[in-house]
Parts: sequence; C-alpha cells; structure tokens
Amino acid sequence: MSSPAQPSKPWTSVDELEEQAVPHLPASIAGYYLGHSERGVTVRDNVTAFTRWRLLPRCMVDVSTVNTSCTILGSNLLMPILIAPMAMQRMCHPDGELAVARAAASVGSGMILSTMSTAPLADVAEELPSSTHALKWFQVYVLSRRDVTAHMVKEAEAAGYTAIVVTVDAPRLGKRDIDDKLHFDIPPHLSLANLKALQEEAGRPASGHSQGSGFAAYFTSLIDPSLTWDCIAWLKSVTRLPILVKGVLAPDDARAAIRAGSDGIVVSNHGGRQLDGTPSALDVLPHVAAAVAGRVPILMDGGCLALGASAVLIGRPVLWGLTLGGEEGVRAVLSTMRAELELSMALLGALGANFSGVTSAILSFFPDTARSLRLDTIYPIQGFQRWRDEAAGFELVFPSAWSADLSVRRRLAEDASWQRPSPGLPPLGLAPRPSRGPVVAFGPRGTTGEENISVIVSRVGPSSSDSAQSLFPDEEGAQAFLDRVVARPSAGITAALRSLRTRTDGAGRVYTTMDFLVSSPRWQRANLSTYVMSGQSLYTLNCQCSAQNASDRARMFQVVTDNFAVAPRAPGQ
Ligand SMILES: Cc1cc2nc3c(=O)[nH]c(=O)nc-3n(C[C@H](O)[C@H](O)[C@H](O)COP(=O)(O)O)c2cc1C
Repeated sequence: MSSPAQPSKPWTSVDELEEQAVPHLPASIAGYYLGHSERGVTVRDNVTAFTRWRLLPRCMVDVSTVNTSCTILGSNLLMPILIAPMAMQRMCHPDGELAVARAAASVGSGMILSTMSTAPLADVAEELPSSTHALKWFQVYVLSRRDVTAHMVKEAEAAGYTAIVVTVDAPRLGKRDIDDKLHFDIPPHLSLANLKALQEEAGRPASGHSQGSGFAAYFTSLIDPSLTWDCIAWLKSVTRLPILVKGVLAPDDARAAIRAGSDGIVVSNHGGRQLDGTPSALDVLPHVAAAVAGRVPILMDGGCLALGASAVLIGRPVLWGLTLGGEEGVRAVLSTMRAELELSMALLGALGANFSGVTSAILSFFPDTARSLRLDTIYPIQGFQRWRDEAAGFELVFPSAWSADLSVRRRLAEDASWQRPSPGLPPLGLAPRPSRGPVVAFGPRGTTGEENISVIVSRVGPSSSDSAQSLFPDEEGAQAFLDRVVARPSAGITAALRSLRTRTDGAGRVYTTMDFLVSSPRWQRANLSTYVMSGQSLYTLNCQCSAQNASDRARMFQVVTDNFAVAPRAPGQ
C-alpha cells in the first residue's frame, strides 16, 4: 500500500473524514473496511436510527464542570468511548494496531484488540500501560481449534488484558458482496499475528481466491459454528478475566448471556456486516437495558449513553483516522468525539436535570456519569447508593438493598461521647480511644454479618509520599502481607491471593485491590479488599462473602471497589 496519508483539509465530521481517507486505500481494502452484508439495510439503519431520537435539554443547570470520565469493570477512563475490535489494522497504516493503542492510551480511552490483529497481542499490550487511564480488552473468536483459542486467551491474560470480549454474532461470516467481487484477501506482506502458529501448521491460505473473498473462506475455516452459551463456562475455565459477550441484539439473549455467566454485554450488529436486516444497535438498546436491569454493564456500537449504555464502541472512524494520520489521526478522532460528547452534555444540562425530580431509574441510563456527579448520594443508581464520610475522608457506594450495621454506628457514637463529654460537664481529659474497627459497615438486611462491606481507617503516621505507590508492588508482596496479617496457621486459617490490581485517582493516590480467599477447616470466605494511603491514614475497604456466593457477588463488589474514593481530610481531623 502507499505511504501513510495526511488529511488534505481539516475535517469536521466523520463523513468528511471517510471521504478523505477512502481514496488513499486500495479498492479491495477500502471495500472491506466500508463493507456491509448484502443490501446494507442494517448498516444504513445504524446511522439513521440516531435521527429517530431527539435530545431534550434541561435549562439553568450549572455546567461549568462537565465530567466525561467513567469506570468500566475496574478500568478508569477519561471518556466512555472505546475502540471496537477491528481486524487487520495494518492494512490502513504500517503501525496499525500499535498506533491505535498508543492513541487510545494518550487520551484515556480504551482498545479492544481483535483476534484478527496484524500485530501480536503482546506487542499491542505494551502500548497500553496498565497504570494509565487505558483499558485493554481482547476480542476472541472461538475457533474450531479450542486449544488455539485457549492459548490465545491465556496469552492475553498474561499480557495484561483485563477482559475478554467474545464475539457471538459470527458463526459464519456475513455475505459481503463487495469482498467477493473484489476477491478481498489478507495482503501477502501481512499476517494474522495471533494465529501465526495455526497458519504455519496448516500452511498459509492461498490468496487470490478465485471464487470470491479469500478472507471469508479462511474465516469460515477457522470459526466454530457449533458455539452455544456453554462456551462462556468453557472460557471461564481457561481464564480468570471477566467475559463480555459482543453481538447481542435480542433481550432474551442478554438474559441468557447473564445466566451463562457473562460479565458484560456489547449490543452490536457487527457494524451491519453480519445478518442484513437486523435492527440497529440503538433501537434495541433500551430493550436490552431493561432485560439486563443493571446486573452487568452494557456497551454498544456507535453510541448512546442516554439509553442505557455504560460506554460506546467506535469502529470505522478510527480506521479513517489511522489511514490519514497514524497515531495522530486516531488521537484526533478520539479527542474530537470526547469534545463533542462534553459539549452535548453541557448543552443538554442532562446531569443537573436529574436533580429536578427525575427518578433513579433515569439515572440508571447513564450510571457512570451520574455516579461521577455524586447524584447517587440522593438517588440509588442501578441499585447502589453513595455513602460519604466527610470526617473520615472517604466515600463509597453500597447496595441500596443493604443496610448500615447499627452496632458500628453505636460504637462510633460511644467513641465520640468518650472524647466529647456532654455539654455542661467538665472535660474528662481522656486520650482519644484508638480505632477499634470499621467506621462503617453494610450488610444484607436480616443477616448476621458474614457478608459485609466495611471501611477501616487507621492512622499510620506521616507517609504522604506512599500514597503515590502501590502498597504491595507485586503478588509476592501481597501474599506475604496476607500470610502475616490475615492467615492464622495455629487455627488452620490460610489466605490465598487470587489477583492484585491497582488504579490511580486524579490526585495520584494508588488504590491497590486484592482478591483473596480465606479458608479454615470449616468455612471459606472470598474477599475483595482495597488499600489506599491518604495523608496520615491507611484506608481499607473490605468486601466479604462466603466462597459459595462469590460469583453472585462479584459484580456488586466490583462496583463498590471501583467507586471507593478517599479525599484529604479537613485540617485537624
Ligand atoms: C473493518 C472492520 C473489521 C472488524 N473486525 C471485527 C473483529 O475482528 N471482531 C469483532 O468482534 N468485530 C469486528 N468488527 C465489528 C466492530 O467491532 C463493530 O461492531 C462495528 O464496526 C462498529 O460499527 P462502526 O464501524 O459503524 O462504528 C469489525 C468492523 C469493521 C468495520
């Protein structure tokens, strides 16, 4: 292909970007990227659907600060816009997937890397450092060769990808007439880097397929057409990563995906490239959101946060940016989209509108944004409410069906009266009582406390510099901590680390989260604990349940952990 192109003139819309990029690509590659199945009814409707909805702005809302950041399955992003998995990006630009990854990382977006990537998944992972606002997920096509699929998934987990997105709408490739006419195939200087071993084993597929698209024939030879919902359990048996299902349109399939153990749903018709005549992703989104009822995050192709998606995926515009300007071109596309989202949010006054009596059900339509505005201190959002403890300097969200543990509140009241005697009485002159446990705890109503979410604040002395580092730099350090602090060998109690991850807040504080299992001869408890230093205090958030309930509670605990935040305490506190 020709050398990377530059935009000939400034562009103001995705249509203009496409017009400029397409002439720079060989016809068969442009045809593949632009392509759709059959008559293109669905690809057109994906766009037209947006013209059938209208936005109703609310006035007189203070929008001097509009926040587009969000948290999705533990990743903090500066915008709820991710890059959809797209095959063979080196056909646009020599840097291909690497450039896209760099651009995503630089603007706080995220990338879902395709199985059909032309760069190896490990190389792409390196461009998306875990410490920044950069989500990296890996898209999986389940192949007839399950061993190869399992190997790829394990490799993705080892390379630091934090979720697997399994595409379920392509048991066969859709009928793509343009690709057939132009005999589209993988250019000879490129290869599907994640399937190299398979290609070497079977011999490289011959290009220039005389009967149509060589790529379509190759794809069909790879994919397992017998896939059913059992594959989610199979994927879970090969990886500990959350599994999202991409390609759901029917509400019943969303329910089935959750029953099968999916941790998220991507509403998508594959950009109109699979079955022609399916509804647009936008039109089905509200129905899927109703079926999902907040149990797992929903993402969608093309983008509408206000109808129930937590984040949106963009596809072809990224390829046009990549064609025209490599990394810089993709960055321009993402930055423009973020700026447009921010402007739309400001003009909508949408966030403040929720204060004017709109219910929590409506807040659930854009949960992450609503949470970032703390609207959940007033209304539950998707079943969670916010607890702010200004004196202790932290806030968290808790399941609104759970209640605060009254014994903790009673003990805190006792501590306070110990330090502040009743009015009129002389001061007792007593030293403050040392911290004796959590400052807040929540549990399901009517239970005895085995399941709980609690926060402990411990004074540890001046160590503010520690806040910028993870408390446990590696898994070995974290396991050593568990052995020392949690395990009690004399009572037969052991603690085993399952995973360790970190995130950083806007003030540079590092939140370290450990997933660990505590076992005694009689019981097993699953814990998700987050540790963060702020000022002179160590904050510990602990979410605990019985090991049997762990998979049921996983999503709830994830939301609580993702939204836990500390802030500097007022002077003297
Ligand atoms: C060129 C191209 C390649 C794609 N490759 C994949 C893929 O490898 N895996 C996948 O799950 N989806 C793939 N998709 C579908 C996208 O992930 C996404 O569903 C769709 O493109 C979004 O629509 P948009 O391009 O209109 O934004 C591809 C789409 C395009 C345009």
